[in-house]
Amino acid sequence: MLKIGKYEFKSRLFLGTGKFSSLEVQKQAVKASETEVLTFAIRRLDIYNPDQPNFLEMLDLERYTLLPNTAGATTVEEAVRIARLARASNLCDMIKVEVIADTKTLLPDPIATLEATRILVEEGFTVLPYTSDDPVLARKLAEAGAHAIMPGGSPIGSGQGLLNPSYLRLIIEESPVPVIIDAGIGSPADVVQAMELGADGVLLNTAVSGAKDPVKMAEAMKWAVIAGRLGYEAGRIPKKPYASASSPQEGMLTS
Ligand SMILES: CC(=O)[C@@H](O)[C@H](O)COP(=O)(O)O
Repeated sequence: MLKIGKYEFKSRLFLGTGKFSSLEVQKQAVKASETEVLTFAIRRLDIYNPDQPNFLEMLDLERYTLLPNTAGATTVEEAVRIARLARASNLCDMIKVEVIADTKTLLPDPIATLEATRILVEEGFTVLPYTSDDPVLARKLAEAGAHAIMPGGSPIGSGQGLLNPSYLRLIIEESPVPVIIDAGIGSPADVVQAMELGADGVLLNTAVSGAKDPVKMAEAMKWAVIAGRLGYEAGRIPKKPYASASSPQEGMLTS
């Protein structure tokens, strides 16, 4: 069971809801993933055109915990304002803090992320900051009261997988709160790698929405999370420089 603040989840796969070719494909992919947590940008909700089809209306919201995110925010003030708007709209008090530093890399602004986290924790939100793979920053976010840490594997939407597994491992080893690897996942193999490192979960979007068959990929991601977690819990064998026979040698007849 994954526990984040007062929330508990069986599934360790968090799914983003952007960039699907249609609401129907998105709905089927969400179902196939068996995720329990859906994230979406508050800014994407078109409050000025309530007649437009809205992905939230397509889903059985009883089955999912919504994780609104502050995507699009570039300052502390914007992120805090978006989070308050989400809570005031009764969406959820859990918020993914995303304060982006620049449009080319979409990397998070570390200082603004830390500051926004402090403010939102103080205001009683369940706070999940999207952060870089810096172990020092991750420690400071946890000290600030973040309920989970979400370091990026690689830039959002890049599909490059885990660029710095060593630092991600450090974050995971040290973190007193769950670590969810967020962004840059390209394939189920990346998910397995993240989970085998000991991540408590993964958040992904583009790898599913941009796949040739998003529904099939959503299911593949579900199994990758499960396989990676089982592998982590089972404990992999150490890597050795030389071969060692798989069958016992003792008692073998020699001529
Ligand atoms: C949906 C969301 O929150 C994204 O900003 C997230 O970081 C996922 O990134 P990928 O699209 O690279 O999986």
